[in-house]
Amino acid sequence: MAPRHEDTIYALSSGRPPAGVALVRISGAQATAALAALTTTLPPPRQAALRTLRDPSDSSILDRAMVLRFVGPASATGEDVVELHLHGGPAVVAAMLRVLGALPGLRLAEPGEFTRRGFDNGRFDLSQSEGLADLINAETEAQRLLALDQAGGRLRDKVEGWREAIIALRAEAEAWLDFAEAEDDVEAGLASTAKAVAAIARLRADIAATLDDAGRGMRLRDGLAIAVVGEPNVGKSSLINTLSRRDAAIVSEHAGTTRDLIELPLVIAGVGVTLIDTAGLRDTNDPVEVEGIRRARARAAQADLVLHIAIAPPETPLGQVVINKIDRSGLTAGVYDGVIQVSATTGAGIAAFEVWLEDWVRTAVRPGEAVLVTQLRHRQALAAALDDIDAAMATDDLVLRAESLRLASRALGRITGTVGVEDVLDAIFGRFCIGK
Ligand SMILES: Nc1nc2c(ncn2[C@@H]2O[C@H](COP(=O)(O)OP(=O)(O)OP(=O)(O)O)[C@@H](O)[C@H]2O)c(=O)[nH]1
Repeated sequence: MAPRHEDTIYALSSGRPPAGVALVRISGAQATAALAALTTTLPPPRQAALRTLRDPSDSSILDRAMVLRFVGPASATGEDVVELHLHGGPAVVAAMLRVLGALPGLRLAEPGEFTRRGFDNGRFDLSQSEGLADLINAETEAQRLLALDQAGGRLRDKVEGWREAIIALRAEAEAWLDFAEAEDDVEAGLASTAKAVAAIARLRADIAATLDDAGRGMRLRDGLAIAVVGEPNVGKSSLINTLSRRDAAIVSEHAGTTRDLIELPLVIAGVGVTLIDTAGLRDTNDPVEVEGIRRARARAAQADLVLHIAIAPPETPLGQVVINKIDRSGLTAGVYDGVIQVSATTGAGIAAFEVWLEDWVRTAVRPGEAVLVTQLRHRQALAAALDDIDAAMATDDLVLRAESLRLASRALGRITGTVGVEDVLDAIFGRFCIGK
């Protein structure tokens, strides 16, 4: 792919002013010239220096700032990069961006364009770019750790290792093809086939094991869903409010108050969790309530955990049973025989309930334990590679085997971005903000 990088780009890379410091980055062939236009002497590369920055059109002072420059390809984008660490006032930043925009060959960067250039210039692969996007968007501890791993290249290293092994196997199949044609040595050909199939089987097992963990990785990244179901008026909304320590779900003594889904994000054991308050599951003719109940059932069916709230043990538990309103029934607070007994009103049993939830999250996703696959895109590519590998193993025909192996290495190449990813690039880099 030919990089389309004639322009030098600039943007505010730090958060919205006012702030203590604002970081403006410039990347491209004109980056050093831009810095030279703003100040009298260029600092040596990679050395922070204090400089007075002036508008070249009238020499008026813009700011006194720390400046840094990097010489490509050893920079974040692979191009020459200049960093201006300005005072973080809105007017300081606005004046600097205005002046930069007036310099020849400079334009404001598009969202994710710095990272895209780093990718195009081979500073990191696509999976690492996605890791960077995830790192910037990480809100929970689990997301942060996953993203750091991915941005650091753990998935890339693994996938590249597989891809190289597949390419070697394919080369072997092709070599045998030539040899067999020339020598007609059936025995040697068969022995080689057996060895190759064993090697492919080992590779397959490794990829399959990684893919097996993909559900956990995706849950760590995207969060877990907990549906809260139960008859009207049992205190579902009250319990959700207690757990989330806010007044998000409407509580009232009228049965059927919650008619639609209310979703509340929470962090449990460092993992993002969405609590879904569902409409009470009762027989009703109210069309709005009927629709609410239908959605509740559908969402509950997809949730990672269903909490079935009741006042007395239900005949058919729909998930983990939580008995509420024990202040009325006189039951003991806590977890007994796998049933959680609480009172949303008095708070009795809530601490034990929270401990139970933390244990459940830890068992479900084992946060902190390594996992490689966190995104559907990666999962699909791995699954496609497995299909191709299976096809390679199923045939004795060396031509077909070599072709299936070629397809498998292509599928893996989509993860790292070495092949056929033009269709996803805009979507991936568009997730970044301007300045990244
Ligand atoms: N005594 C007592 N009352 C409670 C408790 N929890 C909730 N309530 C009351 O029960 C009523 C119903 O509570 P909600 O939280 O709205 O119940 P819900 O299950 O969400 O109800 P729907 O929205 O109709 O499905 C309210 O009046 C609450 O104050 C509890 O632990 N003890």
